[in-house]
Amino acid sequence: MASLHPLIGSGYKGDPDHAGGTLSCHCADAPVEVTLSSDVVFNHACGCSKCWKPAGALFSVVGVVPREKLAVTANAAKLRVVDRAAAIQRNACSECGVHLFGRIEVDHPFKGLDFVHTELSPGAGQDGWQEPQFAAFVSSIIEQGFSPDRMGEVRGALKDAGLESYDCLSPTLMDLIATFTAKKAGTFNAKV
Ligand SMILES: N[C@@H](CCC(=O)N[C@@H](CSCO)C(=O)NCC(=O)O)C(=O)O
Ligand SMILES: [Zn+2]
Ligand SMILES: [Zn+2]
Repeated sequence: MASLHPLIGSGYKGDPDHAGGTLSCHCADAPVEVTLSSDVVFNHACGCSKCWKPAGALFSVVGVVPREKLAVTANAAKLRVVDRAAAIQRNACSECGVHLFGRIEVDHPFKGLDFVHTELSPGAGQDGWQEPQFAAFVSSIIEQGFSPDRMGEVRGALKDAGLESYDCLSPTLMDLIATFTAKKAGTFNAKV
């Protein structure tokens, strides 16, 4: 089977006191660098077609930080938004294609959070950053050509790595999304 992701199944555990650090794109010359002044939360494997994945991996690993905790600290001129129509505006390096951060500018439950990939750190994501907590959008890998017949194998490997599989986001995140939607609709806690 293709690799799930280098950060999945390695047994790595993050440092709960991790204070952040730098993430850099893959350019040998003038890499784009972002500096995070906090650890990520909700770090997760994502099988969706939009999140950046390292070569050969079936999943991305992506977490969030408050946007005010992220600063572009080198070569910002190389950044381009991948898809302006998407809720998450993924800022990628125009030379190597790596996504440095995804920002939400529209009204959205996760507005104010930036999506980042800790494996872009000097220690490839194993230098204190929160380890992946769950696997999201697992069935989405089928949309990218993976055989549906082999999904048992993938979900089994995720389970062996300690990750629960979901075909959307985790229950906690889905509850946050539904709470946001109910508040907008005026139905929040209407029937306790
Ligand atoms: N089957 C689709 C799913 C794409 C999708 O909805 N992705 C989620 C999760 S990304 C990180 O967890 C999402 O919120 N996307 C919003 C966006 O990308 O703007 C597919 O695979 O493409
Ligand atoms: Zn680059
Ligand atoms: Zn995704």
